[in-house]
Amino acid sequence: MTLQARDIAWEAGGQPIVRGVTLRLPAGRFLGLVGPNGSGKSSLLRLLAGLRRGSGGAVLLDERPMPTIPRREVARRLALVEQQATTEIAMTAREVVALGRTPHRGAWGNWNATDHAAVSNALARTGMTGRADQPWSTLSGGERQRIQIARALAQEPRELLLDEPTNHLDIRHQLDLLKLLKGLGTSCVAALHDLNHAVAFCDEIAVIKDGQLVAQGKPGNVMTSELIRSVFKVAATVCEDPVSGRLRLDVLPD
Ligand SMILES: Nc1ncnc2c1ncn2[C@@H]1O[C@H](COP(=O)(O)OP(=O)(O)OP(=O)(O)O)[C@@H](O)[C@H]1O
Repeated sequence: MTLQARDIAWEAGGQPIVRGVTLRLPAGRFLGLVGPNGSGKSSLLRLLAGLRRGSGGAVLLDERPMPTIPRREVARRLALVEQQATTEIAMTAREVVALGRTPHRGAWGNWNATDHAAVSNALARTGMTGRADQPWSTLSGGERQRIQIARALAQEPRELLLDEPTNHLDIRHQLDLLKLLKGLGTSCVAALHDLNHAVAFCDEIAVIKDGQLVAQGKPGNVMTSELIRSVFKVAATVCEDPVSGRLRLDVLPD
């Protein structure tokens, strides 16, 4: 067990947004977080990352309450890739990825071979080596997304949290990213809107509706037609694809 939420709650503007969620991130596995717009996925990810304090319940990292763990220790092992910010920064793509090494270096720490290798490796894994020296401001939306993911990989986290990481990516890069996340061996949780991607790639799925966790478990057990109808308000079938052997979800026309 690495990261878990126990009965976590969070309110904003006097409204409950996350309501008593108990969720565990299985060690070394890929957990998909799905739910309709506004159901609380981003809010929950920020709580899990320790960026926000809940109004009730607790977030635990290796059974330790998050607020009791030194910020630097959290930064060394946990990375969050949020939905893209539009900030213009005067840095190259490589310099943005290098920011991922900050928690591993002392205040005046020099770059060492491990830092260089982590940055190069992260650029290679996201297919961004060829863009490394390009200014951030000139990168396309999909390239920026991949650089933000590379920054998180350069951090070499044990827990990786991503908010809609496939946004802005074309279909080839979406599949490459999902395969990468599945194969990382890092405990990984990603908010995903594409339910087909979630059932095909995730080891487990957590479903959130109106700020509450309604199910968590293996995709085939969780993503039933009944659950999809009740949470997403669409009729769908879920079956094993005879060619790929992966689960496939078909949304039926109204
Ligand atoms: N700071 C805030 N103040 C008031 N309301 C907020 C605040 N942050 C989030 N909310 C509200 O909480 C709800 C959940 O938002 P959140 O971004 O967590 O949902 P989400 O599931 O990630 O949505 P989406 O799929 O659309 O990205 C939304 O209704 C949102 O408007």
